[in-house]
Amino acid sequence: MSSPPKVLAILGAGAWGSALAGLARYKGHQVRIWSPSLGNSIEEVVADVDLVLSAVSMPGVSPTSTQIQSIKLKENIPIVTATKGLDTETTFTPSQIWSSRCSDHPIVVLSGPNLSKEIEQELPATTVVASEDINAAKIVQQVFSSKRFRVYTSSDPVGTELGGTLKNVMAIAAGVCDGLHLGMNAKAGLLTRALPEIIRIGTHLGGQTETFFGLSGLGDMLTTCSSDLSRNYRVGYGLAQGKTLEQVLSDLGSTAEGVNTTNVLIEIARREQINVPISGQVYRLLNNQISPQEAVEALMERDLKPEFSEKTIPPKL
Ligand SMILES: NC(=O)C1=CN([C@@H]2O[C@H](COP(=O)(O)OP(=O)(O)OC[C@H]3O[C@@H](n4cnc5c(N)ncnc54)[C@H](O)[C@@H]3O)[C@@H](O)[C@H]2O)C=CC1
Ligand SMILES: O=C(CO)COP(=O)(O)O
Repeated sequence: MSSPPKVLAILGAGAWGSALAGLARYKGHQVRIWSPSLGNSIEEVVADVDLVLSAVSMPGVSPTSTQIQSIKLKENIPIVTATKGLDTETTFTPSQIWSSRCSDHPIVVLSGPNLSKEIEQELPATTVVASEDINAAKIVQQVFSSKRFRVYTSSDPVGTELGGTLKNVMAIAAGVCDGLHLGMNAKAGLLTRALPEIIRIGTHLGGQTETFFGLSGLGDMLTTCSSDLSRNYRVGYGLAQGKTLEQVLSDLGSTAEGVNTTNVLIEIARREQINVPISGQVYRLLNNQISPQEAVEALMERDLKPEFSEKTIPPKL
């Protein structure tokens, strides 16, 4: 069963907004794109649309949702958020910000292993659409599902977006690991230990454990930590080659959310007393407190402990 063509507004004309616009057009939907760089009117773009999707980077979420809050959208249409980041001011996730501004509309998170360059190349990919309003998630599933893009639903929006957000920190660590040529044993060790760290933070912040084992968690971590198409991975790789963060970001010329996410995450971890060894070393590295080699040594020389304990992973598992 396929949904009849709809009119979509996509906010954000960057790599991800453009790739999602391509997927929607492939399904026969009409797509209007808004971005500050296009200089068009957001009111005109969202007028009478059937769905609004935000793919702005994290600094754009608060100002864009504030603008949408003051515009009368069609009643009850879903607002989809595809941003992977944490807000510097409030430490909130994008869906929490959208929910606080647009409470009359169901908020749906779209997140998964979705490198935009591969999607632009029309390679097959999977994703998750998650909402407390499962009917809204099903509508979004119908809108984007195609033979190129398989979309699953979930009722855990916060867990779904935290998987995609927190793996960006681990992608920086994975880039360091590969940039230092530490080998596959080290990489497997890093990624395997990264998952319980993501789960520890993600469940503390309200996500469900099982969500982090799915496409938006483990799936996105595997993609992002193994591909040099990932900007966050390239940040870590560049730092391992001895470049400064400024140099790496200027070479990138595009968004690497993991840098800001690491800083916000460490603020949360300190406030909430969450143990985040890998993210802690990424934070020190990004903030010029240690070298990549020292970060590796610090992780290898931590206090010895059992692999699994109640603190490592929630006891339900
Ligand atoms: N590129 C990718 O492969 C994927 C990216 N994402 C996420 O999507 C988000 C956007 O990523 P990209 O499109 O790759 O980044 P990008 O750097 O290519 O584009 C960012 C977009 O955000 C807009 N923006 C930035 N600040 C703004 C502000 N203050 N007000 C309004 N708009 C603003 C820019 O105009 C631009 O359209 C990020 O959170 C990223 O983690 C998620 C999945 C895949
Ligand atoms: O989220 C992504 C893939 O799912 C994109 O990763 P980067 O932002 O690191 O390029």
